Amino acid sequence: MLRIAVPNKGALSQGATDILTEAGYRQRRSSRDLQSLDADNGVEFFYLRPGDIATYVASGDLDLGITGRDLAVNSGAEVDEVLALGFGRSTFRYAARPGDVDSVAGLDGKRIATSYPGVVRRDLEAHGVKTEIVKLAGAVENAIALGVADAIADVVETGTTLKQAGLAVFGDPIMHSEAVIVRKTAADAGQAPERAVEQLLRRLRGVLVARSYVMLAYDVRAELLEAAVELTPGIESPTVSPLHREGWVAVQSMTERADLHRVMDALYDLGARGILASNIDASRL
Ligand SMILES: Nc1ncnc2c1ncn2[C@@H]1O[C@H](COP(=O)(O)OP(=O)(O)OP(=O)(O)O)[C@@H](O)[C@H]1O
Ligand SMILES: O=P(O)(O)OC[C@H]1O[C@H](OP(=O)(O)OP(=O)(O)O)[C@H](O)[C@@H]1O
Ligand SMILES: [Mg+2]
Repeated sequence: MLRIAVPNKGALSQGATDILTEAGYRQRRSSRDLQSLDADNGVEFFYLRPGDIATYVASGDLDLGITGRDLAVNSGAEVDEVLALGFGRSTFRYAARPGDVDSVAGLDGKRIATSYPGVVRRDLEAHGVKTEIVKLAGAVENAIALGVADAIADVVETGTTLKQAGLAVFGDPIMHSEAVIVRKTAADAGQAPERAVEQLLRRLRGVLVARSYVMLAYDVRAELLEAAVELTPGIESPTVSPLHREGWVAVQSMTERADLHRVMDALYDLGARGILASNIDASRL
């Protein structure tokens, strides 16, 4: 039985449940369930606080976990990131009142509030700056107005919270984060059922591909095929089939969703017609 840690609540919880469901795993029925069993797939899920997940995985009690890259680094637990999942994206940044502190060097001798002391300590050490870290559980944007700190370091997604607190970011982003799958560092092959781990990762990669690509199909005159295929090279190579109509071929190719409309316009301008894009429901590459 493969044992997997999943965030029980918070910013990563819904995204984690969605991607596992899309990959064909049965998820818990109620948000209060702390464990659930998918006997058909031989997987047991444990719903845990996202900040604790790397610790459970590093201890070897659980085989894999879904957590945030920033949370995994913050925990200091000995885990490796084995797959980035493309949701729960954020940056981790320093912020202060404009004019108060505007560089990392300027933090020397000051107090900085954060819920991620592990991430902040690592970054301050790299900058050689001595700063007192004030650990708070959340809502750290309030710490400056309330006089507990001179600056903060926190998760920024849209920047709305910082703006409302009258704070401005400074310095480079400390890190870019997203949801990731973590595994114990140097996990020995005998430990987790390796085939089951590989199958789960293959399924999740399949979901990521299905989400980021569409299947593009179009008809084009045979003499324009090379130019058309340059626009739609696909992942391996496009499928080309003859059309009943003399001198024309049909092409099928996987295309990145982000490029879709640019590519469709370019194909049309080239002379391709009957250009259809369809979603991919699942994939194994
Ligand atoms: N808008 C956001 N707010 C908070 N975390 C976010 C956001 N967007 C992405 N994330 C990511 O989600 C993870 C934090 O999740 P969560 O908010 O559940 O943790 P937490 O703040 O420790 O929990 P809680 O807020 O319930 O105390 C981090 O990896 C963070 O980068
Ligand atoms: O850039 P934004 O889109 O405004 O999002 C970032 C904010 O969201 C998170 O808070 P959360 O809701 O997790 O509350 P918390 O501070 O209590 O953890 C994070 O700590 C920031 O405060
Ligand atoms: Mg939070």
